[in-house]
Amino acid sequence: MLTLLSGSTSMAPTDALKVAIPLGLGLASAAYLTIKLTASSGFSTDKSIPMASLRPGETTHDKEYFEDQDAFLQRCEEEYGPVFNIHYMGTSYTVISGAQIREVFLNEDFSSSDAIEELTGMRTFLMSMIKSNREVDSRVIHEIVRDNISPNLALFTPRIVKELEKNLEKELGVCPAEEGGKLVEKPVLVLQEMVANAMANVFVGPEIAKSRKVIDTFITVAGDFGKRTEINVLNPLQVHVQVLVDAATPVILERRRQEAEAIEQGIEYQRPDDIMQRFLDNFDKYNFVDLEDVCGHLLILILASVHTTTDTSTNLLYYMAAYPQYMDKLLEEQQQVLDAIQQERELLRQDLLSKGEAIDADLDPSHDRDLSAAAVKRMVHMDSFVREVFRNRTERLSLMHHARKNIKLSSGIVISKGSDVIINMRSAHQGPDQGEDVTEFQPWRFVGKSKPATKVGVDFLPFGMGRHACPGRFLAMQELKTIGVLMVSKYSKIEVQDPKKLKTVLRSRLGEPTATGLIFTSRS
Ligand code: HEM
Repeated sequence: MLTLLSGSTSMAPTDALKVAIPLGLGLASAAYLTIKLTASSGFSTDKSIPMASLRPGETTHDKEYFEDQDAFLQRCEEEYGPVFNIHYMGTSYTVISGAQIREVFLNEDFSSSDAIEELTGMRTFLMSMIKSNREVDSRVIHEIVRDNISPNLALFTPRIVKELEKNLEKELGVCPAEEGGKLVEKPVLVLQEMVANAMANVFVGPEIAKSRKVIDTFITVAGDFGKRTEINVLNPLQVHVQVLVDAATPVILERRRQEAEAIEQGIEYQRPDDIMQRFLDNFDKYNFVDLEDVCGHLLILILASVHTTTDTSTNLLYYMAAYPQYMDKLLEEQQQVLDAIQQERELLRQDLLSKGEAIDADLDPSHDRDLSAAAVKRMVHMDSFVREVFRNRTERLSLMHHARKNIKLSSGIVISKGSDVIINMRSAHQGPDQGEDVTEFQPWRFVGKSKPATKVGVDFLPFGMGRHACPGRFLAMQELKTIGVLMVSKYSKIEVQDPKKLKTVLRSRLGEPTATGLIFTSRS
């Protein structure tokens, strides 16, 4: 088997500082630009917790960790067991590994939000965008995603697919084999157009998503999140809120006019299906104050979703380039699933016809091979491929939590009030639950194991777990798998511009610029 991932990757700690925090944030994925290096409270004061030894002449573990994350954590686990203290990224943490990780995620006295606030001071900045739901532990954003987005994926999927496909065509298009394919030095730019347009169509609807200013907001808000130091001068997030307000106002007025007209004529008003409309329809339920507040909440959703999904889908393409031998299987699966669905629909049509019943528009043959949510769900090899990308790529130390009380773990170790813990992802993602050869990339590792990439647990933590587990993961996975499917069906080859840089790119961290481009070749 290939072992591209088992070696070390090197990155200077200062570079790493810019990118290491985001996976722990979820909500604020671009804080890599914003880290405030004030020391946080540090590790637990329980004297039974061992301190990891430092290499001669070094005062923190940063260098050893960044030289080879897996080797460092393996050494510590072997020498000290599952819980140990380290000096990392300008602060100190108690590292939690193995089974006790669950105890962190399932205990509300461990707060990831407090840990991030302590490190970056970004809660205030985030709160500056909204007027309601500003309580520290508010669940409103979580509930909004859980109740409005995830259950309606089947409804949103056609427009997601349309936007992904349209923007792929526009940004990348045909890459003729006879011209040696097309080199794209920054594939992230292609993916950000695809993801931003798809998300915009779901969040604010097609009329507002037509505005280039709005799409630019979807793309740039995560980066601008880093400019929070200017909060008192010109808050860049407020500028983005205003862009949304300006674009939304005429559309909302027109929708109101149409609704009033429908009522007057006694016909049913066809409610637009986007998240903004749902916000307006549930204005009181979500305690919104005004349109600015609605747009502020939309901006938080944009912050949580666009950058994370763009970054992960970009990384997915590099894995596809690194492991071309699996592309045929992914294409074959796609064709088999679509063939099967086409046949099933044909049988349904024949059955209806034999009973003399009408065939409704949903069953029209022109939709037989659509990449519907149901079709994408059946693509279990693609799902496993994406899950394996996450398993391999996810930052090894991530998802820090602040202890709000003294908390005794099942091992008897006490995490003292005010201290910070950080999760050892290596122990989770390379543990015994993962099967064999855990340091290798095995894309079909999860096929037939009832472990779709949306299923979080102590063996799979890129979306966190427990009460705060990412509620947007169903949408994210729908988009990631669809992007994978489109790539496989449209391009026969994806190659890395500079193969020497491949190993570094595969283990790049969220938000980190990729060190080399990709060459795409269209299918003939
Ligand atoms: C590849 C894409 C994504 C990744 C890797 C990701 C990752 C995460 C992580 C690690 C968390 C923190 C979980 C925890 O604290 O235990 C989180 C939280 C969150 N994510 Fe995502 N996310 C992604 C996409 C999305 C999308 C598309 C949305 C919205 C549609 C979203 C909305 C949220 C929200 C609202 C939270 C806060 C949940 C809470 O605190 O209760 N995310 N995400």
